[in-house]
Amino acid sequence: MGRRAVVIVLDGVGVGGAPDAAEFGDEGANTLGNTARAVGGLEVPNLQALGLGNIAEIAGVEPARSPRASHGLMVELSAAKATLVGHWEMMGIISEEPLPTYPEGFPEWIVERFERETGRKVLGNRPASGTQIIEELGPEQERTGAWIVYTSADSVFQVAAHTGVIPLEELYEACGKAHRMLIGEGKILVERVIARPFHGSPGAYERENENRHDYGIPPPGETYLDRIEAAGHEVVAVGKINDLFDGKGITRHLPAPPDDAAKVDAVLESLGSVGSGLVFANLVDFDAKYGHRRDPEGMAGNLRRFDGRVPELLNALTREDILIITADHGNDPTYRGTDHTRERVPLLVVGGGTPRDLGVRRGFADIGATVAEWLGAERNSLPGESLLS
Ligand SMILES: O=P(O)(O)O[C@H]1O[C@H](CO)[C@@H](O)[C@H]1O
Ligand SMILES: [Mn+2]
Ligand SMILES: [Mn+2]
Repeated sequence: MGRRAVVIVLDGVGVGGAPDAAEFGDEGANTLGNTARAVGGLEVPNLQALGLGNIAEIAGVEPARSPRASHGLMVELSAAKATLVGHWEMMGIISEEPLPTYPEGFPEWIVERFERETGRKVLGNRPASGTQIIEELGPEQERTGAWIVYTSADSVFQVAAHTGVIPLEELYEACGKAHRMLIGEGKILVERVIARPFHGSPGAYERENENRHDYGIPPPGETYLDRIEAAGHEVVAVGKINDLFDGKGITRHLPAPPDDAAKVDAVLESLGSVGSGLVFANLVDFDAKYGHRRDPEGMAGNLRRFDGRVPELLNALTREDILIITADHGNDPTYRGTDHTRERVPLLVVGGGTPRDLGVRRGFADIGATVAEWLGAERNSLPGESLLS
């Protein structure tokens, strides 16, 4: 067996302290710190042993005397606090220009064209929380068969549809049309189109997270994923990673299992079969189920559950493997609003040398650089410095 690297992104699990937080209206946001405070201390003994408490003050998480992982923080260079941009930066693409957002909703021409091309009217058309807007407009959708279209502080065109009213296939087809109009015609008007199916009855609607589908933009240039693939390795994507890179540089995609626990299962399973290469996983529940829902108890619970899986992950590693645990942005469940928050992110690196303090890294691309170095893939011209001593 050759060398392998595992990168696990805890979606939205920032640690506060971004130097430019105020520019994003996010002063004081700190997902781990504020969650810990809100619940009277986190219970994450395994992450603590890796050194999570050594990188920031987190209630309940003492600094470890000799942390098992190299540990530090990363400051994002890209001008956005978004999932796609954060993952791209990890793999070597820095986005200097933010993608357009729609705080007043989408312009009329977009709405009209979407209505014309899909044959259904549009409800909503404003920034909203996905669970709130379906509660509000679901009954009207059930009556009229119109789409629920909404956005957020991110550059996203989201279409929610009750699957008892609009068949899933029709929702996907409509999102494909939106994707062509907003991304596929040369001008990038959104970062992603997202299909948001749900079912149930008023007051008790449930989102079908396993049927959510994201239609993104291909990365504008080569990434570390391409370099790793070109070096003859496998690149296994778990969860939404494949969508974020539009399949580029990915050799195997494990379609999004239902929840974070199942995604950790998928990582463990793939470690049983990958000969050499990268396993790149995104655990989205932190963000979608707890961060955006402003649910600190839920966030703390998911951290505890992930922590409980850390020993299995460590046991699955050989001396030829490294494991990196990090995040793509913040999503402080105690903060105002329901959107992402500009924060630094944690960085824990297991394997690849004696554990050390990695300090504060400029940019997320050190992850891609590290993985590329570990796997002997080409690095030149891509940003980032290897974290390996
Ligand atoms: O509120 P929900 O529908 O979960 O949407 C959230 O998920 C989107 C993409 O991950 C974010 O931009 C935010 O709008
Ligand atoms: Mn994210
Ligand atoms: Mn999100």
